[in-house]
Amino acid sequence: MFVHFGIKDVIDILLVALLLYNIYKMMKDSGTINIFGGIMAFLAVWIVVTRILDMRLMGAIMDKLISVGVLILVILFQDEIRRFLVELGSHKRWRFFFRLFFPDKKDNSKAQSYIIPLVYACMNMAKTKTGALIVIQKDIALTQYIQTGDIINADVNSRLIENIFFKNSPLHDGAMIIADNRIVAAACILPVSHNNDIPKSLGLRHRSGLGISQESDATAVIVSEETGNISVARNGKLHIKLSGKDLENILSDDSL
Ligand SMILES: Nc1ncnc2c1ncn2[C@@H]1O[C@H](COP(=O)(O)OP(=O)(O)OP(=O)(O)O)[C@@H](O)[C@H]1O
Repeated sequence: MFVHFGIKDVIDILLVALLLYNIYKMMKDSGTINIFGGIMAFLAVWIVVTRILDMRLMGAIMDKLISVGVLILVILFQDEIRRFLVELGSHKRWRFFFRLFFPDKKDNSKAQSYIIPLVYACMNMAKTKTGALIVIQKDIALTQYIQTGDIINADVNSRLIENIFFKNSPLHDGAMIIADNRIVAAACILPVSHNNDIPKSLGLRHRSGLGISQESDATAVIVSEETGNISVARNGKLHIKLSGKDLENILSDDSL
């Protein structure tokens, strides 16, 4: 039998491969890779049962499970799906195209004014091994996490950051949230990541920094109380043992 195989089919296969790879990556980052394995195994059995063996009864049951399964997956992965859609629609992703038609003459220095005080505070806290967890909000509002803490609403200032995380300060536990160049809140409770790939030596401070970067597009900066190391969690990935310069570069890149 002659099967016509054109350029459209190659593009089709490439797009499916890209989709599967991105779903795999998203699940790996959020620590739900076993679910991906389970889905793939279920799909393989479904294809064998319905297409190859042509078992009608079993096929009908599995068809029903698949239609309900899509709904279950949407509920299970609502945070990941939300993050994917926000990333897709994020102005950063499309900025290149916009710039081609509307060159950006806006001054970026105001948008980045929190970076230097933040980096300076983190370097000082690293030296004194003062534990800190600072989240920088981007396109996704962190209102539900801000509400768990105490509202500060102050300009970003390195001495204020150090003061808040000072060991005996009443607000030192939990996370500080920065949005629109302001310290919005402190002592906020973040979602904890269940990712198994991060080193066992890292505890809840690092896991909750990673957690917020998985559930939103925010970037979290963590200073370890144990080692004084500076880490950054963004896009569901943890970058550890960073220098002050690395931190500045990552935050500058983020705010472009
Ligand atoms: N869900 C959470 N949201 C915000 N902050 C949290 C959360 N869980 C723990 N923390 C913060 O992390 C601190 C505990 O850190 P822990 O020692 O478990 O983490 P760690 O990653 O090993 O960090 P370190 O290297 O600083 O010890 C708590 O005192 C609290 O300030």
